[in-house]
Amino acid sequence: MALLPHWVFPELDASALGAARARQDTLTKPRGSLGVLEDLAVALAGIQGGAPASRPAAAVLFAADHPVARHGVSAYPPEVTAAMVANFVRGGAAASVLCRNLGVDLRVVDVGVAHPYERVDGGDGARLRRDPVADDPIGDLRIEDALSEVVYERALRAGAAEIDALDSDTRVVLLGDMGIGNTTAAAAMTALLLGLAPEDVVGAGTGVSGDALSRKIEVVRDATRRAQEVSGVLRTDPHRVVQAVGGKEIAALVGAMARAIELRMAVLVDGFIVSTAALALVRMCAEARSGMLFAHRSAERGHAHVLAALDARPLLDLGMRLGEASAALAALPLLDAACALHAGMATFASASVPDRARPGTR
Ligand SMILES: Cc1cc2ncn([C@H]3O[C@H](COP(=O)(O)O)[C@@H](O)[C@H]3O)c2cc1C
Ligand SMILES: O=C(O)c1cccnc1
Repeated sequence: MALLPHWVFPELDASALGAARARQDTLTKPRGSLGVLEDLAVALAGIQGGAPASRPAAAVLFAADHPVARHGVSAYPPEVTAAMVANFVRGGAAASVLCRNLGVDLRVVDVGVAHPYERVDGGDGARLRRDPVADDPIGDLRIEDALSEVVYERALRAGAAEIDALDSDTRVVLLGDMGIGNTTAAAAMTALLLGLAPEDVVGAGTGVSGDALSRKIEVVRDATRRAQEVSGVLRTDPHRVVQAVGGKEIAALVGAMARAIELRMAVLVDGFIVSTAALALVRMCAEARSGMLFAHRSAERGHAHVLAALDARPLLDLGMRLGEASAALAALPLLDAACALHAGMATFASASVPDRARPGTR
């Protein structure tokens, strides 16, 4: 693949990290007593290369359809993808409400929505852009590669372009997906990347069970066999994995994540779909891992495997299984709290609080 972008990921900023850790230890609390909120502030400092900040934050959703949905792998029809795009713009989706509630800009990029959607102007929801890659062909991953090399590369760039269009002072990027059928694509990617059996990574998605769940497992089995035996995809080639069994929004997520990390914007990873894109990116380039924070443990079956492979400790475990960056948005207030505490607490010196534990205690 000659056209692939060449990413250069920054290392964590050791001096910002050290300064943040040192400041945490001067604040008026027993050392370590704010637990993960301390770790979050320190991690953000290292990623961003300065004082930790949770704002400005931007939510970016990539939407696309999956021909594999024709096999009955989703509890909902493919038309939902287009209808939800309109819903994001009108302001009625979960992601729209959470963004409004948090004062976060929501951007939706159509990278391959197959059905027409109502063009809504003046809604108080998302800004919508249809990327030219949306008109490129996509295959049914059960029987052929989902993306050609060229389409894959264009989808990666569509993702990166959306990050380049954000205000350059954006400090945290919340990424999300919308695409009926995409838990099938993500499960196939996970099976290939981690060498797992389809039944270990296929979950209910929007709510399939019984025969439909068995069918979904068989579709993933067919897809992974085909990718390996016909397309010659190796688990050691994550680009080919995304191309063969991923989708346009998943490729765009990889490109967006990579660009955000290059720009030292912290990436708050959502659920199963976004985490699978994260896993692919880390397998492409291990240095990308340090730019990521993980919002939650999705109820979707395969997510636990992806999180474990990424050595990720997610912030929340709320039984959520929606996508749309909804869990990343639910976790953003924790980043807000971590940064507010880091910046706003008094130090032992400034508040004249004795800063030593009693001898013989910790
Ligand atoms: C109304 C509605 C809103 C959604 N928002 C996110 N998803 C989520 O569900 C889909 C993946 O599940 P599956 O693979 O089972 O189709 C994706 O669109 C994902 O973003 C939704 C699904 C529905 C039905
Ligand atoms: O965790 C996710 O990202 C998810 C789970 C189910 C359906 N859509 C997305």
